[in-house]
Amino acid sequence: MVPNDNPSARGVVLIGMPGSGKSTVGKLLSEQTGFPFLDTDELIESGESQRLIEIISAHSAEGFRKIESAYVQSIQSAGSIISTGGSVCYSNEAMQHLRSLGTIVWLDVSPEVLEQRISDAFDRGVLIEPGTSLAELYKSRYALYEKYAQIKIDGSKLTPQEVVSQICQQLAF
Ligand SMILES: Nc1ncnc2c1ncn2[C@@H]1O[C@H](COP(=O)(O)OP(=O)(O)OP(=O)(O)O)[C@@H](O)[C@H]1O
Ligand SMILES: O=C(O)C1=C[C@@H](O)[C@@H](O)[C@H](O)C1
Ligand SMILES: [Mg+2]
Repeated sequence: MVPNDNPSARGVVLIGMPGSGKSTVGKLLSEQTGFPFLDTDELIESGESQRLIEIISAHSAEGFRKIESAYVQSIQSAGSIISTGGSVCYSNEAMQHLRSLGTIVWLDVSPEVLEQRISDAFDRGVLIEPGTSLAELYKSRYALYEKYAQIKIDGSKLTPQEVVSQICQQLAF
């Protein structure tokens, strides 16, 4: 994990697997801190005027990763709560940019819990090969999330409010 060497950038960037709660927790954290909220999946959908699944089907998984990276690198809002898409970890450039905008918080949730939360990963637009399980995707992405994270929260047994409380505690908000 990367040390949290940028405390003056008071923003928070949530990363983690699809279904780990980035959007849910991000909105709640924004409401409670008063920091503006930004969801990169929403940014991409509104910028492209298409749903994620349509963008992925038009451009392939590889194309989507490039589009996602470009949108993320265009974000200028330091001091915000930023919920990312689960696949942002594939772009080193995007991750370095996010790091300049705030502390990178990884919501780590076990594949068993993820399975319960999202039964429709493929339909949801997750970059997962048909026939691949969420457990396999989790295993393949684990080292990437770990590499970029400055804070890790084990969210498997926590409610969204408990995750928010842990983030506030660790960042002294
Ligand atoms: N701590 C939690 N406990 C129980 N359910 C949760 C928790 N956090 C999120 N959920 C539920 O899990 C589902 C997925 O959550 P959410 O959309 O926030 O995940 P995400 O990380 O933003 O996923 P994606 O990468 O696809 O955008 C939602 O139905 C949400 O209500
Ligand atoms: O984890 C993933 O592969 C993804 C998660 C979503 O948030 C979207 O960013 C997109 O559907 C890809
Ligand atoms: Mg989300």
